[in-house]
Amino acid sequence: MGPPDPILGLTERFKADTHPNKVNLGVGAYRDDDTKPFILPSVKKAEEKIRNRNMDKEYSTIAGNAEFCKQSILLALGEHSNVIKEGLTVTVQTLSGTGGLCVGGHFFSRYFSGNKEIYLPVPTWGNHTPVFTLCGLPVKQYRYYDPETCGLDHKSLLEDLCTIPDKSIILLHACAHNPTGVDPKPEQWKELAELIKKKNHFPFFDMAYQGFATGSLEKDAFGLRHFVEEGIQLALTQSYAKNMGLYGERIGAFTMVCATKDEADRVLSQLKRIIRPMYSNPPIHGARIVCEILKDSQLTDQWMIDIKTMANRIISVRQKLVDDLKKAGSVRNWKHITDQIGMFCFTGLKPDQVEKLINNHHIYLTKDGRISMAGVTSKNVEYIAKSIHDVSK
Ligand SMILES: Cc1ncc(COP(=O)(O)O)c(CN[C@@H](CCC(=O)O)C(=O)O)c1O
Repeated sequence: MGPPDPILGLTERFKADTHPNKVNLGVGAYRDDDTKPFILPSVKKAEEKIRNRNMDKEYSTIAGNAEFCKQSILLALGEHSNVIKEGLTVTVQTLSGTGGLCVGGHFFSRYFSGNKEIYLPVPTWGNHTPVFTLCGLPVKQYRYYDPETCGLDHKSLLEDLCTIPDKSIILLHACAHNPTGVDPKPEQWKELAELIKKKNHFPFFDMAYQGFATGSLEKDAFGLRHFVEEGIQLALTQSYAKNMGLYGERIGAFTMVCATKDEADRVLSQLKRIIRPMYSNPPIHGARIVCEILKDSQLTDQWMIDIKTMANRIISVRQKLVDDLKKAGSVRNWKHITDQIGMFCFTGLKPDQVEKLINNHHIYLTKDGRISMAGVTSKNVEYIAKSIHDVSK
């Protein structure tokens, strides 16, 4: 019998718990202040428009919805991006972010001419290692997070990227690092780009939260866009699970920034040879919703409001949690809860404290002490604070 998934398995435990005060701080899925899933108003309007078109249900193409792919890379790199204008980017629709990582991992495993190992930050999203292992890419690590400061260990990060073999594949979280909520500052992204260029590493950006971290699509894509502007070739996966709330639609994209138009054409041909036997072609509905929103300026404006609604609620509960921890009598420094950004907070709680939160307080979080701030609401924040204080005093 295989072990339950560290993240999705928690949801099953939560669902099976009958305690009236149970709280799910496990899966990174946005909830409103009533802990209900949130269907964005922009998505509802887009679906209404699609419904009224009575569209067919024919197969998509292997590479997916072409307009969706075009809109996705424009969203990521901006409408003035030169690499897009010069035809150096190739984008395929994927089964959300996980699917993009998998397609990209298989591509690197088959065709990368450099050091065929992928370096992941410590810590990283729990599914990164299983995905790349499935792709046949050996996984290595680079230091990223400093538990002493609850911040970025920039010195060690640069040291590691300097000492690993040249032309290695470096996975980078574009924004809202999971699980730490700690991102490089713009100046630190610039230093990273300089070193990666010097070492001829190949960056693989995982952008699962564009817009969700700061509420700004541009700010959240700063590191990615800087790397492209510096002429660094890279790979990118995007997910619309969180920033459009399209979790179950499984809609995402994989992009390779190539050296020439001819290389882009050849890369596309190989990506299609990976996708066809994997799942043949992607689902149509999520792509249509994303196209509807990104092509209609009124819907795009509404989406920006929706993104800010989600981002701002999370920012406000971060402050409430720190305030309530103080009220509960905690004398620990919880400043990192408000310093960190995006969906998650890396609390610093140890596995035994996590187990007490689950078993004694029915509050579910991952073993590494990560909490999904989306599960914190104005109604349960006091209970969560008292419980965290109880296990950490
Ligand atoms: C950094 C990162 N990359 C990719 C993904 C994959 O997202 P897709 O749904 O495939 O687009 C996630 C989702 N991580 C969340 C959601 C639950 C999960 O799949 O683990 C999490 O960490 O709770 C992520 O955090």
